[in-house]
Parts: sequence; C-alpha cells; structure tokens
Amino acid sequence: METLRVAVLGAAGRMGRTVCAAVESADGMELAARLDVGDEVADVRGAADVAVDFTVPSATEANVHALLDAGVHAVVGTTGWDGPALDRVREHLAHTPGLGVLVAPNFALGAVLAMAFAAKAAPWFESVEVVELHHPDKVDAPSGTARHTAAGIAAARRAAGRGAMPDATQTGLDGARGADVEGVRVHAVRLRGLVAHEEILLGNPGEQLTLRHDSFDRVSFMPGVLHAVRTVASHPGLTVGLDGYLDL
Ligand SMILES: NC(=O)C1=CN([C@@H]2O[C@H](COP(=O)(O)OP(=O)(O)OC[C@H]3O[C@@H](n4cnc5c(N)ncnc54)[C@H](O)[C@@H]3O)[C@@H](O)[C@H]2O)C=CC1
Ligand SMILES: O=C(O)C1=N[C@H](C(=O)O)C[C@H](O)C1
Repeated sequence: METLRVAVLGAAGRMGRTVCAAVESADGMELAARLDVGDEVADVRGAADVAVDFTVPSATEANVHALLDAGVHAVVGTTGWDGPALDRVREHLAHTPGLGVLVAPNFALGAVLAMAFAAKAAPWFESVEVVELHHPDKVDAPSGTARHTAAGIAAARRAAGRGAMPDATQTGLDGARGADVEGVRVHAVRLRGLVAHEEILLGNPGEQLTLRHDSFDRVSFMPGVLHAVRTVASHPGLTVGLDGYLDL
C-alpha cells in the first residue's frame, strides 16, 4: 500500500498541531506540508494526496476550492459551513471527477454517535433542547456540532410529523432562550477549562433523557480524522458528517 501524503491547513492552531502529530505517528501516512496564514494552498499540488483543514470559518471555503483546483482530496473540520457554501463545493466537484470532500462538524466518535442517538430519540419526546459547552477561545457560537445536532433533530421530528415544542415564554431578555435552529433551541456556554462538550435534553411528562458527550482532550478527534484521511478518496463528491464514512 502506498504512503498517503497529508497536508495540514491551520497547522499552527490547536487542532492543526494535534493533527500534525497524529499524522506523523500514523501507519501508512506522511506529513507532506504544514500550512498556516500566508501560505499558498496551490503549493500542495503534486505534494499531497489529502489535505486536512482546521482553520477559521472565514477561510475554509476558499481553501477547499483551492485544494480542488490543486487536485487534492479535502477533509474539513472547520465550522461555519452553510447550505449555499456546501452547494458551491458540490458544483465545483462536478468539474473535478474522482475528488472527495468531507465536511464534518465533529470527528469524535462519541459525538457522532450522540448526534445519531439524538435524531433517533427526538420524535419520541415533546421537548428537545441542545446545550453546548466550550473553551472561551472558540470564535463561533453555537458550535458546528450543536447546529448539526439540532438540524438532525428537526429533520427527524419533521419526518415523524411532530409539531412545534411547547414554550410559553412571552417576555424576558434577548437570547435567554438561546438560538433557534429550525425550531430547536440551542444554548452556548463558554468557560475556561472546558474543551468541547454537548448535552441533548429530551423531555416528556414525568421523564427526561439526557445524552451527553465530552471531549476532554483534542486527541479525541484524531481517530475520526485519520479514518477520514484514509477513506476520502473512496467517496468522490461531497459528504457532510463523519457518519457518512461509518456504518452506524
Ligand atoms: N470537526 C471537529 O471535530 C472539530 C472542529 N473544530 C473546528 O476547527 C476550527 C479550528 O479550531 P482550532 O484549532 O481550535 O482554532 P485555532 O484558532 O487554534 O486554529 C486555527 C488556525 O488556522 C490558521 N488560519 C487562519 N486562517 C488561515 C488560512 N486562510 N489558511 C491557513 N491557516 C489559517 C490560524 O492561524 C490558526 O493557526 C474551528 O472552526 C473549530 O470549531 C475544532 C475541533 C474539532
Ligand atoms: O472549536 C472547537 O473547539 C470545536 N469546534 C467544533 C464545533 O464547533 O462543533 C467541534 C468541537 O465541538 C470542538
């Protein structure tokens, strides 16, 4: 089996540094390039097979288009993606046959499972809310994971014919009920000492189910990232969510 050459974008960041170390110690991979602000993405042409992007929401889409132009598969963990941005990548991929792009809001296997469990459980409860808790250096809120979790919950409830959730709130302070993601309330906590955590609260009369996932360390994301690096070439086109590469 040939060695996979991996470039890391955002290599100087918290996730980028952890990914570089994971790639360097992974079997069958070599770290081909470390790129950060000011480096030219086009330089990976011919030097890398797969690039991993953990940069910032304002840069990640342009990075993916540059990687496709360079003929390199992309594994993207950066948050901030919306429907139109994903559509533009789909359109680009239509002109770059054979290339794959994965955009995944969370590479921790437990978080991926928690999202799947939440979607499965959501139609069976009157109320569902999402609470995400992160380190205070995070630039976006709510987290990409929480938005993806809420969207999955909303889709499952729509498919089951579930109506709006009960909420009698009429007055109060702006933001007290969190963000509205397709009818699901999402609350964001920022606290020194935390890494990445999420709770999905599901309520019925007289009972509550709580699903909780904790990433205590960024190494929690590495098995998912390495699995994606090994898999992306065999999934041409755009995949959203690591669950697309797992047999859940
Ligand atoms: N999908 C997942 O499992 C996870 C996703 N994330 C997401 O990954 C992203 C990065 O998170 P952190 O590493 O904590 O942030 P960070 O701020 O520590 O690192 C970001 C790095 O990107 C660099 N950068 C900025 N613009 C760039 C550009 N145009 N080209 C190349 N590099 C550029 C910065 O200089 C910095 O070194 C965030 O969006 C975060 O939400 C974080 C953890 C897990
Ligand atoms: O910024 C982070 O740290 C994380 N970002 C991702 C998100 O926004 O969901 C994944 C994880 O929660 C850590």
